[in-house]
Amino acid sequence: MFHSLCRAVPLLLRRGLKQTVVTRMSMEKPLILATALGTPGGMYQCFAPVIEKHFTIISSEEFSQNRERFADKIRAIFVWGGVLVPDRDLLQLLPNLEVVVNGGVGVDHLDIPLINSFGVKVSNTPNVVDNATADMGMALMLASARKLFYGQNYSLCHEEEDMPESSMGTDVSGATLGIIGMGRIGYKIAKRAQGFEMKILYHNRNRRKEEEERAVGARYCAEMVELLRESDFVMVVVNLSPQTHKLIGARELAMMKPTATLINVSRGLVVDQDALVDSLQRGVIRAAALDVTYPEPLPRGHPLLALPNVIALPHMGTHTLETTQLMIERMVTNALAALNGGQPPDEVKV
Ligand SMILES: O=C(O)[C@H](O)CO
Repeated sequence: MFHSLCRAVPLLLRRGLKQTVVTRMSMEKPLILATALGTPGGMYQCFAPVIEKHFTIISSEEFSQNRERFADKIRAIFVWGGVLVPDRDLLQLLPNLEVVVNGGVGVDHLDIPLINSFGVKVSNTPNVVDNATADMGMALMLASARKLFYGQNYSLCHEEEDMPESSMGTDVSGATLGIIGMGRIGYKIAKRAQGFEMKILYHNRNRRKEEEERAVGARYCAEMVELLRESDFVMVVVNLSPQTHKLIGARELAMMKPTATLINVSRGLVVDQDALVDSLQRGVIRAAALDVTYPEPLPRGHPLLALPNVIALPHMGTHTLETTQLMIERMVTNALAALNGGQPPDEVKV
């Protein structure tokens, strides 16, 4: 399905997306405000037809050019990460807004009490993101441990030189993985790590049931320090909240083994980035592999990008065609439920 959608992109582009707003509005489908969908070349544009089955999309660009025309017609906002986050000004402007549907499970960028205070519901897309995010955690661990990017770079640029001793990786199989945050995604990471014959430790607010621990061979660490001291790879998978803000700082990094690697697939702000730079520069830990940072992407010249023992991605945990398709379908389901007067199946309440 998504392949055929993506094949439709050139056609959409040929139409020049001059497909006027008037034409789209005349379809008499509820109007939703979404970014990256109505824009030629926008990342999610090939998925626009999934949404357009039920809604008329207005892009944030179109909206900003003609706010008066659309403001009272918009009934839902589709939000991706930190883009188009509804603040008080936007909420005040949209009297008929009923729901903010977020693509992704993390809603730390949304002020839910504020949005709810306007009588507007909020939903996210749990479950459908779990596999892709868990895969990303494993990919980062393997890429860092086995120095994949070094190898790629060597193939591209250093064909004549011998590979130095520092090009040696470290084994993942049989090593100890410490998972901080054993929710759905953390548990899926544990399942995958079991296939690599890893010893698995985890730290979580709530201990998992004994049979769940046994199924993946995981040992609970009531104190995070125990996990930090024993793990070869520390994988951070918690939600960002006031309790987890800079959960991993200089103190925690200093507790890790000098041969250990920090992997973060949650949110950048869970790790104190300055402390991480310092620890990596001083060899307090071996390496870091980050899907998430602050900001995203890191600006050119950021000290993390200068370190050979760092992988820093611009937040790509769910960035696959299949998972994005599932997320968008789920966003549509949530929006339809809200606009039909019901409760979105993935409504987020605080
Ligand atoms: O929150 C999530 O599910 C991912 O980080 C995508 O934003």
